[in-house]
This record gives sequence, structure tokens and C-alpha cells, in this order.
Amino acid sequence: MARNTSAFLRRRKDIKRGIRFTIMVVGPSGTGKTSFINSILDQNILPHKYQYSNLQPSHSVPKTITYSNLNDPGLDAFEFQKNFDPALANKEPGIAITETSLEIIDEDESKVMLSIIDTPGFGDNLDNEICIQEICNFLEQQFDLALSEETRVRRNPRFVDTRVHACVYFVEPTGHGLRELDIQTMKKLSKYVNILPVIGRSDSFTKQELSDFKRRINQDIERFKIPTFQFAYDEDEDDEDVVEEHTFLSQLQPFAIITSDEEGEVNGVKTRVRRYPWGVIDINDTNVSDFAILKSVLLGSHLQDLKDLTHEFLYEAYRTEKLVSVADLRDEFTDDTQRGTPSMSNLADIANSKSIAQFGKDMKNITNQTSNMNLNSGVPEMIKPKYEMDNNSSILNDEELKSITGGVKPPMPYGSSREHSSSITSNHSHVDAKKMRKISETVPYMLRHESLATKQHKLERLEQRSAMDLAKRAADLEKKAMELKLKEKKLREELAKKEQLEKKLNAMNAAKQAQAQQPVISVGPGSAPGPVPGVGSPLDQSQAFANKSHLNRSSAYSSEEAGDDASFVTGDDQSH
Ligand SMILES: Nc1nc2c(ncn2[C@@H]2O[C@H](COP(=O)(O)OP(=O)(O)OP(=O)(O)O)[C@@H](O)[C@H]2O)c(=O)[nH]1
Repeated sequence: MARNTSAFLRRRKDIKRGIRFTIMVVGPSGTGKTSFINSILDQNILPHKYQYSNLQPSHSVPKTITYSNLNDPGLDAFEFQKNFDPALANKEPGIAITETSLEIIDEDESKVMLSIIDTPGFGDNLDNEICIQEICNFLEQQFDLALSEETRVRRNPRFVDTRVHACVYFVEPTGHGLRELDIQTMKKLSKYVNILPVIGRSDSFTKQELSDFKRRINQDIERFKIPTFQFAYDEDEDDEDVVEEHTFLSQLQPFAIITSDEEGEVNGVKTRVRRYPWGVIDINDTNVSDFAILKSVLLGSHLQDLKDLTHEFLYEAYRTEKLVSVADLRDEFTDDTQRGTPSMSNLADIANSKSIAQFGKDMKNITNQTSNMNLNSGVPEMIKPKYEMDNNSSILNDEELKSITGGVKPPMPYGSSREHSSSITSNHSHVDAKKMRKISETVPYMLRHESLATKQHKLERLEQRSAMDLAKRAADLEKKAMELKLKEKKLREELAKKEQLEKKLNAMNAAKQAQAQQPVISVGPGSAPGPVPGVGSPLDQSQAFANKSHLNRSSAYSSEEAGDDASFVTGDDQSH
């Protein structure tokens, strides 16, 4: 009851603000995606592949959000499609994801902010794995944005929810059933978005061919377990008209549609038509085309169901997976101290890099750890999921609970929100579903976050301490370096002094030697040496001779008694 009231209030708020709804179209080229969008909007908003060259400047052109191309990284599939160049016909386009946003007023006079996501290039490559990957990445990114906003301390009031609510998948009208690409794409995308398989250009089939084609597609969906959107119902709980409506819609799937860009009049009523040589078809005629029914499902009867399923089932499953994967971060964080602590806002990034292998085990442990906790206390408001704050009750069904508590059954494939809500209210035999909800949503994250925060504080303290140690060591080293410099300076000064002294001593010695080598004429004991007479005079010559003989003697002497030159130079010597 509480859930219904809050859902009603949320819807009213949505209606006031305008309901935001996002449709994605995926399918090979030429299957009628552009015509479908134009028909559903009743305006030729999107140009066809071949119309871009003649487009009026005022015409709206989708905006490329992202593109990917393995062989030619610079080639944008949308640009490639817009500016068709035969010279590039041999190139693979890769894939682009484009968006067109507009405001429409639906049948109930309520405003719908519609976003249309197109996928030009899908199926046009030799290997289309890149297309599937790119679309999955895009869808996951929108979930991550929502998750990061949800876990933010201060919510952004202008946050725009870009999650995709419905994917209309165009099966190529071959009549043969699903191809490998269809199976792979639908299977992988179904993790993020409600898939509605559709047969475009269905006017190319006879009634019997179309019925056979639908049967084959349904068989393939069942055989390959592709979780497409189901109009499920509960005969015991749902109203008779709901059961009737859903039975009818289920039997109609996959919708076989005829679409057109051309307006016309049939029986005086303005409509969209296809003209053939033999007549005119009103695309809204439910006898020949399921288009009107599909339009009403998407923009009317099931718009809210599609939104609810996206938020409460697909996004929730993704969110739980991400939050649980944060648990693995603990080990990795211990190994890799370079990584930052997960903040509330970077949770999605962190979770992206983790595996969910420990899911069952971790959840079991956490359930044990927290079974006695008062679940409402101590959980900060900011980390409570949005819907919890809106007073919504648990949305986990029995199967999910089993898987969370370590049971063997996998989560039920998603289907109808009605089926879903019926299982919400049922009590689990062992665990209180509401409590489990809170445990699974808040406590594991709290525990992990707390443990990580403690580790981070420890690390920060260690870092601070080692920084201080380092600073101290650096100061010590600097001091030592200064001391060494001073020592060096002193040593240099001493060395310089020594050198000077040595020089002086050498000079003195040299002077002494020079003095010693000076010829000394001793005149007799006690007589002072007389002045050296000039060279050239007869006296000079005799003196020179005397000197010479004296020198000869002295050298002979010095060779006998080397070193004792002091006595040699004295006049006493002469007396010998
Ligand atoms: N017979 C028939 N032709 C259709 C129908 N819907 C669209 N077409 C035509 O099929 C051709 C391709 O349609 P588009 O809507 O451009 O197909 P698309 O999937 O957007 O193609 P790409 O832009 O290449 O991805 C156009 O000539 C359309 O007029 C239909 O219901 N029946």
C-alpha cells in the first residue's frame, strides 16, 4: 500500500515536471528504424540516410554521443552515414550512438521529455561484436551515472536520468527467424534495458508468412533464453481486463509494424499512410499493422511499467552487483596502496573494476554479522537508496532473496512489474524480505566502507609518520653536509698555509744554497773580504785564476766531504 502511494506521488511529480522517457532503436540498416521514430512522433524529425545532403539548416540532426570503429578509429558511423561517399564504400562504419531529445504531449495531455537513441552502423561491420559492446558500454554508463548520483552526499537537483527504458529491436524481415547477431545483441542488452523485438516493414509478408515468422522468432527467444519484455500477469491478483490485455499483447509479440513518413487521409481521418500501386494502407490500422498498439504500449499503457522495471529491476540488479563487487576491493586495497578510498561519488568507478565472484559468500557473512543490528539506526540518510527514502518497500522477490542468502536458485527472469510487485509482498520463509532489503542495500556497503576508511586512516598516519621521518633525516643530512663543508674549508685553509710555509722554506733554502754557492775570497784570518775587482784588469785575471784553482779545490773537497760547506767557506779553511 505504502509503495503504491509513493509510486502514485512520484508519478504525479513526474507528470508535473514532465515524464522523462528514453527509447533506443537497434537493428540493421534499412529495417525501418527512422520511419518508426518519425511515425511514433507523428513528425518527420529524423532524416533518412539519403536525406542528409538536402537537409534544410533548420532541420534537427541527432547529436552523436559516442562512436567506435576498430579498423578506422577516426571514422564516425553517423558522419559516414550522413555524408555518404562512394569512395569510402569499402570501409566499415563501426558504430555510433546518437541522441535526439524532444518534448511531446501524449494522449493524456501530459508532457513527456522523450530521448531517442539511435545506433547507426549496427550490423554493417564484418564483425559486429564491437557494436554490441559499444551499446552495452553506453547503457552501463547511464546506470553508473545514476548510481554515482544516488550515492552522492549532496544530490544534484538538476541531475538528468539518462537511463534507457526501452529498446525496440528491429529483426530483419527475412522470414527465417533470429540471426546470431540478433540473439547475441538482445541477450547482452537485456541486462540493461527492456527489449521489445519488432518486425519492421511487415507489409512485405502475407498473413501466413508473418504468422510463421513470428512463431519462429518466439521459438528462438525461448530456445536461446532471451529475456525480452513480457506482458506477464497473475490471474489470481490482476484485474480481469489487465489479464485480458496482457494475454492479447503477449500473443501479438513480436509486434509486426508498418511505418511511413507520408501523411494522408483514410476515410476522412488524417493519418500516416503507405501508398502501393494497388491501394493505401493506414499504418494505424490494427488489422494490418501492430504499429498503433506498440506506440500505445511505449508512450501510454506501459511507459511507467517500463520505467519502473528499468529502475527497480534492471538498475537494482546492476546496483547490487556493483555494491557487492566493492567487497572485493578490500583485498585489492590491501595489495595496492596506491588506490584511493572509494568515496560515495566514485563508487561506480570502483565497482566497475571488480568481480562479483564472492557474491553469495559475502552476502551470507554480512547477513550473519548484521542479523542483530537495528537496521534503521546508524545508516546515514545519504546512503539510503532513493526509493527507500521515498518510503518504498522492498522490491526483492523470493528468488533474489534466495540467491542473496546463498540459495541455489538464480534470480527470476524479469517480466511484468505486476508479477514483480506480487512477489514483493510475499514473506520469505526464512528471512524478512524488508530487512533483507535494507541489509543488502546499506549494511554491506557501510561495513566495507568503514573498513576501507579505517585502512585509509591507518595509511595516512603511516604516510605522515614516514614523511616526518624523512624530513628529520633530510635536516640531519643537511646539518652534516654543512659541518663537512666547514671542515673542508678549514682543511683547505690549513693546506694553503702549509703550502705557503713550504714555499717560504724552499725559498729560504734556495737563497741559502745560492748564498753558499757565491764565491768567497778570504784574505786572511780575520780579514774581511775585499771588493770584487772588475774583470779584465791584470789583477782580475790573476784573481780569476786564483778563484778557479780555489774552486777546483773546493769541488774536490766537496766530493770528499759533501754537506759540510759551512767550514769550507770560512777563512780557516784556507789556512789548511
Ligand atoms: N515497405 C515498407 N517500407 C518501409 C517501411 N518502413 C520504412 N520503409 C522504407 O524502408 C527504407 C528504410 O527505412 P529507414 O526508416 O530509413 O530504415 P533505417 O533502419 O532507419 O535505416 P538506416 O538509416 O540505414 O539505419 C525507406 O525507404 C523507408 O521508406 C514499411 O513499413 N514498409
